[in-house]
This record gives sequence, structure tokens and C-alpha cells, in this order.
Amino acid sequence: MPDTAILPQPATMPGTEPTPDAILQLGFAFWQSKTLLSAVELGLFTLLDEAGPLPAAAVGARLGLHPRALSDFLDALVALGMLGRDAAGRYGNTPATARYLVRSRPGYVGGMLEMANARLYPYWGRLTDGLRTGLPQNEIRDGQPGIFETLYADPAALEGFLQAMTGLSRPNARAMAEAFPWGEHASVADIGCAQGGCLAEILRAHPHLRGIGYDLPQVRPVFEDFARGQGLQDRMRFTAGDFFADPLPQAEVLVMGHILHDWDLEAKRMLLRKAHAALPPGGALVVYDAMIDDDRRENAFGLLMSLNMLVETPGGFDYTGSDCAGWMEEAGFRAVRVRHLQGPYAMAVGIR
Ligand SMILES: C[S@@+](CC[C@H](N)C(=O)[O-])C[C@H]1O[C@@H](n2cnc3c(N)ncnc32)[C@H](O)[C@@H]1O
Repeated sequence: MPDTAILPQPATMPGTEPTPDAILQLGFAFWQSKTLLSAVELGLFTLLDEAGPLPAAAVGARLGLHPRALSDFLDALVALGMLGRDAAGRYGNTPATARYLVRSRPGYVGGMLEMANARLYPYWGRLTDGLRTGLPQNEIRDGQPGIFETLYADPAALEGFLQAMTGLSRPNARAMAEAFPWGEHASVADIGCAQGGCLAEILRAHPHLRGIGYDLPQVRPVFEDFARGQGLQDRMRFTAGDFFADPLPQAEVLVMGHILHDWDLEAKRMLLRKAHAALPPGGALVVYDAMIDDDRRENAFGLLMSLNMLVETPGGFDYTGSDCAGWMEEAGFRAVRVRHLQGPYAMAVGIR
């Protein structure tokens, strides 16, 4: 019997014709993204939080917008579910945009969207070139240093990036705080900790734990300010280091979130070996990323994140849970398990 799964499948069910709707919706999805990204760039959601619901003319006056497309812009955001409009024609935030897109709120995820707007949107316009050449399409292509060097040369851009990482990683940190047996360990070090958002979530949920944030030296002031702001300055401290050149810090658990995907396979393996060497016997490594499903069919976000690594880095790529487990075992970890965290994210845990 031939294997029917590998035979050409009929394109349609008998009696039905495919429509182009899904294709066109996907093809024009950038209209929606850019409308939202411009609203975040303009601070629209923050304005509506501070001023309360406003008519279009008042929004235009406060944000310096030309009247021509003002109502189209605001009503498009209503149609996309990003704003509400009351019977008097005043625009206001939805519960979700009030919570996640107002700059002063702790749940703000707009930092990542500000970066997506300023960097990724133009750089993704060169995706076809990246696919043809295998080369990054960000400032590296324009002869400048890469993402970290560029961000780290500008304190405001650095702070924005580190805060943005907290917005992106907080839901994973919450899931990790529940899913990992923290009660069996006394200390944790977050390797490439950014602002310290992930560490803070874990420490808050497990008051017996102490934490180290490990990152490049320029991150120290941002980390220490954040730790003070969280009231956790006595339980989380910063250790400066370059994970390519320096030893990793000593702790019973090491976390690497959004780290391995930035680098090529050789660097990924080196970092895993270094983590293994730094841990005490019985210590654990927790790796999290938007890990691709093993069959590489479902986790579109993870696959697109990997394309983003093409755009942003010389050799980075995302990977499946099985890939990660295999590399961890090669590095000497035992009892490696992969577990879903939330949304498109998963963690791989291995024991030294
Ligand atoms: C994509 S961010 C991930 C931040 C955080 N782990 C998270 O998931 O939210 C990568 C982090 O690695 C840090 N990093 C980059 N190169 C590094 C190096 N050579 N040594 C130590 N940290 C580095 C960056 O400063 C940044 O904070």
C-alpha cells in the first residue's frame, strides 16, 4: 500500500473552492502591525490613560497629527480591537491596552514594540536579501557593529532594550517560577539577565532564594535601579561578565533565557559546556526560548523568531526542544526534560 500521507493531497474538498481570504489577510498583515506600532511610537495609549477618553480632534492636537487620516487611524485601531469608542465619539483604551501599552504601568510590553517599530520593521523589509545571502540585515549590513554593541553605546537605547526584555520575559518567568522545583535549591543566577525582570519574578515567588544577575558591565546601573525599585536589592545582586571570556557565576541553578538563540551552534554548545562546568553536582540549568515544536510545523512564532535571528545576528537561530535536549546531553547534563511554559515558549531543564 502506498503511504497516502506522502501522495499529493487534493487542494479542495469536493464541491468547495478555496478562497484567497487567508492569503490576502496574511499578505497585508503588516498594515495592522504598523498601525499598532505607530500608535505605540506616538504614545497614544499612554495619552488616553493620562487624559481619559478623548475625541479625535483632541487626540490629534495632543499628538501633533494631521487631520487627514486621524479618524481612519483611530477607527482602524477600534476595528482591530486596540481602542474603544463611546457613544459621544470619544476614544479610550481597552482593558488590555490600558494594562500593557501604558508606559508607566509595570506590565508595559510597548518597549519591545517600540524596538520592533524602530529597528525590526525597517530591517525586516530586507528579509529577502537575508534569505538570499544568509547575512544579517540590521546595522551590521550598513557597516556598523551588531545589535548589542549599538544598543550598549547609547544608555537610553540600552535601558529601553533591557526594560523591553522584562516586558517580553515576565510571563515566562511567572510560568518558570511555578514549573521548576525551586524549593530544592537556594540560589539562582540568570545568565544574560538584562534588567533582572526574570530573576525578580522568581525571587518574589520563592522568598528563600537568592539571585545573581550576570550580564555585561554596562547593564549594572539599570539592574541595580530595577532591583531597588522592586525592593529586592538585598536578595539580587549583579555580577559583571562576558560569557565568552569570563567564568560564569556560582549558583545552584543557572538560567539562560533568550540567550542561546542569539548565537551559532558552536557558541551554543560552548555556553552549555560552560554552564555545566560552573554548576555544582545536583545543580540545574534552565534554558528557555520560543522553542520550535519538534516537527517544525506549529510554533510559527518560534520559526519567525529564528528568521528574526537571521535579520539581527551573524549566526543565531532558534531550535526545537529536542535540539536543545541533545546539545545539553552532549554537554554532560542528565535527566534533561523539555516543558511548555506559556504561549510559544518552552524550557529545557538538565541536571549536572
Ligand atoms: C536577548 S537578551 C535576554 C535577556 C533575558 N535573559 C530575557 O530573556 O529577558 C540577551 C542578554 O544577553 C546579554 N549579553 C549579550 N552578550 C553577552 C555577553 N557576551 N556576556 C554576557 N551577557 C551578554 C545582553 O546584554 C542581554 O541582556
